[in-house]
Amino acid sequence: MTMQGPNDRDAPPQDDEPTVAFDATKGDASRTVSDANTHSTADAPHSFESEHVGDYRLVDVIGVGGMGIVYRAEDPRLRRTVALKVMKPDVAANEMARKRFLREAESAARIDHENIVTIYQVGEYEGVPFIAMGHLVGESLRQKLKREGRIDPRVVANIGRQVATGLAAAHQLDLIHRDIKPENLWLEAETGRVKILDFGLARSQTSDVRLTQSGVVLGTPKYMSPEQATAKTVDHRSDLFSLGSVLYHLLSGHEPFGGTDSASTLINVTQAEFDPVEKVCPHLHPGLARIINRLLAKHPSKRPQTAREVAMTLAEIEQQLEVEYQENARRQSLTETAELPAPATSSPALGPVPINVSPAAGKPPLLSLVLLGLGILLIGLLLAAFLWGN
Ligand SMILES: Nc1ncnc2c1ncn2[C@@H]1O[C@H](COP(=O)(O)OP(=O)(O)OP(=O)(O)O)[C@@H](O)[C@H]1O
Repeated sequence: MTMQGPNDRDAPPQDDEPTVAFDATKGDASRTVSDANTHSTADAPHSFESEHVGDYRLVDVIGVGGMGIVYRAEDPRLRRTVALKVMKPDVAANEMARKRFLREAESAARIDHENIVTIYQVGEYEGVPFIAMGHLVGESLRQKLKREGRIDPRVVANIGRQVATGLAAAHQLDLIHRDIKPENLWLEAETGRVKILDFGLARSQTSDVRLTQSGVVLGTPKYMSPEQATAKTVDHRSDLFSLGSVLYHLLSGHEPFGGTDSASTLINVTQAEFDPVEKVCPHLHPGLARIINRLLAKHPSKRPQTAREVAMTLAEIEQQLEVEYQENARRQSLTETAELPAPATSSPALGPVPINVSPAAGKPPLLSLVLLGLGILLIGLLLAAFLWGN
């Protein structure tokens, strides 16, 4: 049986932020490598001879990205479900893109960290490269943003700390991600763990930098660092800028640098000032506001210098926000207990018992006592007159 591509299947709709290639030397946003294929479900189908890619049995399409199609697949030997990213054949025809795809796999496979998706195998099948990786259950931060609009600062500090921890592990191996964005950050459903996905643009800081030196900018404009947007040499601090952009978006519901199209966004990223995060999120923890604003500094030297430092700062803030949250929850529950009505003595169906607010409630009124006294006196007088008459 022939395995069809996403246009023949129920691939989920893709409306996330695309990775583009922007030719900085031409000054336009002409999309090159990945854009022609990004998120389209109308691409030429894969037509493998069977429902297998290598040893993996394809189950269904999870999603379509710029470079490849991600399938849910089964590894029959280990009896586990994997996410199999198979490069689109037309993209594979481009030697540079093929190298980039394989570089993604090789880069990511070197990292063994709980905040980065695990790569099981990298291979080629019928001339098409593929990556078998851990199958994640949960949702991307893009999906969470779509559902919630803005995310609670306590959760944002936690997410930020986890991403920074994963980045620190990658940076230690001289790997830069280059495309940190909500689509590439996954929230695992059961554990709440964040996993960084798609080291598609990652590469060693010391090897092959031709892609950037050619004047072609790779990445996602809305979260891209100014140095990346101007095709300058980037280092690990570029990922920190992108992390700052993502955290800003999670808190405020919008990116720090918007634009009507890729070109205007890139201009804004490089030239415009953003609204400080505390301005768009009043009452924000000052420490959280400070680190996000610092991450978004135009010049890398003005940002926090390492992902480890960012992770440590966010861990402290997370702890403070957690204490504050617990304290508020405790106060709230005390208030609720105090506001609870006294236990009902009659059936609640009868409605609330009217409360007597008179201060003399329960005591005989003075006027009644006087009248009673006068009555007794009158009876006494009448009785005396009667006895005297007889
Ligand atoms: N390991 C995984 N487990 C579960 N789902 C995954 C996994 N990797 C990717 N996906 C899903 O497949 C979709 C496509 O992923 P892919 O990395 O190819 O593209 P992208 O990041 O959305 O776009 P681009 O490559 O253009 O940046 C993702 O949006 C995600 O929903």
